[in-house]
Amino acid sequence: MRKEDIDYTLYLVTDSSPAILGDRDLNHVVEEALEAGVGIVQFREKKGDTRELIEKARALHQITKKHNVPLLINDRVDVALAVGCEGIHIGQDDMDLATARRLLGEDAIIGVTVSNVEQAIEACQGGADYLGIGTVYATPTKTNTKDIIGTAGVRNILDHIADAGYTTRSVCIGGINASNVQRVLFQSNGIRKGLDGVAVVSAVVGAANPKAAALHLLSLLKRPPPFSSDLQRKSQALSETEALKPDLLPLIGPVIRAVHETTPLSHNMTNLVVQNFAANVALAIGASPIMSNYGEEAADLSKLGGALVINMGTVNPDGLANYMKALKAYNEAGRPVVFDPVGAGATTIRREAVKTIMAAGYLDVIKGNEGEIKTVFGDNKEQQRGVDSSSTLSASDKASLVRRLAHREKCVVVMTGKTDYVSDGIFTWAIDNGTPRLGEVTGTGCSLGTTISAAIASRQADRVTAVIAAMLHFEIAAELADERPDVSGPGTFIPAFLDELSRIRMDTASGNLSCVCDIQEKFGPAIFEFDKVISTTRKLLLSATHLRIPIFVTTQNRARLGDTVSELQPLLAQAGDLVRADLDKTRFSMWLPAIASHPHFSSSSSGGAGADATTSQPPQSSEVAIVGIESHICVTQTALDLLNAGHSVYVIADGVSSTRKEEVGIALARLRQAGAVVTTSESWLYELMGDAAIPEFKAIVNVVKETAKETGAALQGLLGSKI
Ligand SMILES: Cc1ncc(COP(=O)(O)OP(=O)(O)O)c(N)n1
Ligand SMILES: Cc1nc(C(=O)O)sc1CCOP(=O)(O)O
Repeated sequence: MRKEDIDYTLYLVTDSSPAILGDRDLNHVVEEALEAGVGIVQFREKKGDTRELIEKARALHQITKKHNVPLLINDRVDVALAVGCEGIHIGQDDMDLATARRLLGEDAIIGVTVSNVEQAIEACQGGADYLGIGTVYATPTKTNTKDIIGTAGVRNILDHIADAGYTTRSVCIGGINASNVQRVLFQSNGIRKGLDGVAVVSAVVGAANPKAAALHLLSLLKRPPPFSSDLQRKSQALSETEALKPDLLPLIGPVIRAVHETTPLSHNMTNLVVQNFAANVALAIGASPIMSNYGEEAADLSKLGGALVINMGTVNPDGLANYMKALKAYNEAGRPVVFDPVGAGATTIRREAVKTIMAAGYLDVIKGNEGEIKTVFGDNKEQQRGVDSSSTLSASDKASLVRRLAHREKCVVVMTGKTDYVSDGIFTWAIDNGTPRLGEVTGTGCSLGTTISAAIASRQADRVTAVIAAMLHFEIAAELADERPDVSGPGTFIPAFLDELSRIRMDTASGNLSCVCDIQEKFGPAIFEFDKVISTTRKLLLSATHLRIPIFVTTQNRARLGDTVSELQPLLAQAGDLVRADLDKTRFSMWLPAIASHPHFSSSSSGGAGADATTSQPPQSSEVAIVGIESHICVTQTALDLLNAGHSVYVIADGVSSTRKEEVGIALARLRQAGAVVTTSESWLYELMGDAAIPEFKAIVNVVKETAKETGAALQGLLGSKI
């Protein structure tokens, strides 16, 4: 067999010690593993006379030759020469590579154990055929290992040898089994070089059914892990300089809407103090909370399409065992896990708990304050006081730390603080939202984890967008609550915050928006039935305020043509933060970049940038009502741009006009043909409500009644020319 054809995917290393082999026959075990598809075998025997070793190795060689699979001998060049097998594996304390090569010749396969970059470069330089990189995890099979390097250590070695220009085949070894093999491979692979496979001893030799065990390992090795998403893999394929920084803002609204529409399960393993608040936050954002700290339940819960939050707030041995069970269940189900290492650096117990959890499974998001993230990174020399959030790092150091941790763990890392930092290991974002008030009530940090879990459950294929959307939803709601006149302290803040979380969701989810186009003072004398346009717009603004429909306003060249007419100003003031934009423009269309990229407008025209690749959700679109002037210029161009971007457009016929009345009918006919709905203000309002049982019905009917005379006049004055 040519060296380049060797299949390293599953590399079997033997061990005849009773603790591993038990009463099984080694030849039989190896035969079964070969039948399953093991591509290379190493005879590793720490006890026995040379003659005995040679005999055993010869017997094994007969078996491996039948399967056309190379047999290597661990440490012993003499045994390999005596048997005439394909090669050897040597460690750092064994015969040096150059001597082994001289004795065995160029055709022999020689593998070298490496546990750091220097050893790896030296082995590659010296002509090793492959590297055995380890020890990944501590293992009872080999207790005299020197360095436990984890997947981060493997990845570092792979990246460095790739940078040095080597393509030497590589496997990793130490504590690898079916429960972690996919994660080991996923997290070990460097950007420029991946592993060729994994080497195992006990996972096959110690298995009751070695063939089934090897088949299972191979099937896991050959398919992507359930927690890796297309997007994640895509971003790993990009080098940092090649990657284009994605514009996330247009994707935020669709995430909030996706949570509302899919009601994902947010499974929280958290402490009693915050359970109630976190559950209320989950409900406010549209998720379905379950507070269960019992690990056994996770196997069932993980199959319900949600996400898990592990909040280490009150860690104890039972809790830790439960976290591990739940983590395993969610990893196996391919559902996301958010890890909140509360107080990670406060005690030795917590530092150890972090290590145990990190080694036990794959975490999609790690969220913590500066001290916690430093501890998770393994770089916290300071003693954390409780769950304190004091800061010693500069902004750029914080950004660098979250990026390095996210890169190392192949996940999304969030460092909370006055400014939050979020990274997917390639890009890093700073978020300056939120209010100090969040720090005055208990459970806000934990419930941010809950919010993130719901978002990521709904948008697993785009984890970083989901995380940022959740953070913006949470922090902007807090800001809005804090600004409310009825909020005077932490007690009044909590209900207001829950209300604002819910309100943002409802506003975003409704998908109904209104556009007020260029209704300006200077147009007054020139526009046909201008007063009717104003009265219909008043009616719409009043109704939009009751129904909490976001409003977008523009003016054309405000300096020359004046502001939006004074009759509408009190209504815009009353609408308050529902006026999402009030922009001046020179372009005729209202579809300005600031409006097109607003979270309320998804990127539906871009072929699904806002869609979830895993769930194939259709792109999101909004239903937009337009009033204003002039119907054949700015209104027409706005409507066409909105249609083009995939939104539904309602042109309110009793709320649009032009200088010459003849233009109006032609413009509306054209827009109808282009796909817009041409309708009346009253028809649109009743369509919006849908049901007389909605709480806002009475208020809207009052508006309709109060404006009945103006509506009649507007219909008479304007529609005669249009329909
Ligand atoms: C594939 C593979 N990688 C590493 C080792 C460890 O070899 P070594 O460092 O020589 O330690 P011992 O196996 O001799 O205990 C290996 N055997 N195989
Ligand atoms: C043979 C060996 N070498 C190691 C190294 O780190 O170099 S760890 C190891 C034993 C691996 O056994 P298991 O798959 O049962 O954990």
